[in-house]
Amino acid sequence: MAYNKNDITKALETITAPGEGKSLIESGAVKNIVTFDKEIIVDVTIANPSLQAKKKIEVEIMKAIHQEIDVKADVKVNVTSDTKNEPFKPEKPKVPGIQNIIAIASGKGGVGKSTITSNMAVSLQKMGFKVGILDADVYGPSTHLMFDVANARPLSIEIDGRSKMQPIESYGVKILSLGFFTDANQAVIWRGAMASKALNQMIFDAHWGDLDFLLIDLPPGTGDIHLSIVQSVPVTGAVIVSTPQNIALADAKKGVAMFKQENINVPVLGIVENMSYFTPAELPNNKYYIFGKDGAKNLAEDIGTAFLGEVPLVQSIREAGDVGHPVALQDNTPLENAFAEITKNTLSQLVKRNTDLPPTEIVRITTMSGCSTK
Ligand SMILES: Nc1ncnc2c1ncn2[C@@H]1O[C@H](COP(=O)(O)OP(=O)(O)OP(=O)(O)O)[C@@H](O)[C@H]1O
Repeated sequence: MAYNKNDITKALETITAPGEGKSLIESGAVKNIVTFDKEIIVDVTIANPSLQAKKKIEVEIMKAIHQEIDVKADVKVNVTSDTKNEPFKPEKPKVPGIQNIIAIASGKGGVGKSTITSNMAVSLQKMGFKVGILDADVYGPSTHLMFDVANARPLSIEIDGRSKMQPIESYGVKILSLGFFTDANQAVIWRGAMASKALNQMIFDAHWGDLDFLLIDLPPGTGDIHLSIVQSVPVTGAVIVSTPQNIALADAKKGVAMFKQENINVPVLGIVENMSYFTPAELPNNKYYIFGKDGAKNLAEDIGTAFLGEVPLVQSIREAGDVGHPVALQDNTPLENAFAEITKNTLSQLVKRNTDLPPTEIVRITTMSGCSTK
């Protein structure tokens, strides 16, 4: 004989719908209950799309039915999420005072990740946002050079009886970089654990104050240090930088795949194409596609992520980086506008992400071969 649906409904009234403060029944999350012989099928729709939330609700339903109805019942739970009708509201930021953490990654080295990060930070600052950069490039931090503060050293200040590191401020952007703690003439090998400890201190033992955005300039690649960072901080979203060259695109693809891994699950906001083309001063109407044409645009389309914009290969971008005065500081030039455009596109993807998806979880690495969400 099949089980009684009213009894099952009562059992499910004891479970709270995630993020709603009401029972699964009261919130209308239970869409259907089917019983057949020893089998019970429950269809549930919740607002939180994370795998963790789905798994949790599935286990709670099974437990309630086994406890209240029959320990031998063959229970199947189908959990779907309904983010469109009922957007899941992001909770408070997990790093106090910091609203959004954006990781800038590339896969391949030298494609302009730090250049994009620096100029994006300046564009955000010019738009009126409070911005910080954490340069986590263990192989060659360069933000301190790009902001002309290579010789600065962060001071320690007392905040609420605790000693905190004061980020260095340049052009209205707060900066902490591994470069502040190493001698420019010495090759420092930051091993995973050491780098992770230094980064943790630069995030949690620093006095960032209130920030709308903390941009993290990641090292190239998809290794250890990236895992350390997602382990330490809830990264709101990642921006991938690539040139249109095939070899860079292949690495960018790996970068996207890393963030999308189920156990890392950091939303990719989109791809920026750097060094898209070159226009010589004497031929202002010509575009030379030195590294190939539209490669990153096509990649974004292929993998279903946003294309955030392109930056040409321009000598003054390199010079501005070298003298520590990012080109986005210029007023009303095509380069300033290019970075403003990329920044606006990133912001609109971020707003979309914060409306549609729950906050990113910090990832706890349990073994060398895999990670699990806290
Ligand atoms: N669009 C551009 N036009 C001209 N020069 C550029 C452009 N983008 C970056 N560069 C220059 O290319 C070099 C590498 O750029 P950058 O340091 O930003 O790359 P990266 O990806 O952060 O490198 P790394 O792998 O070392 O972290 C720098 O000298 C920079 O000034």
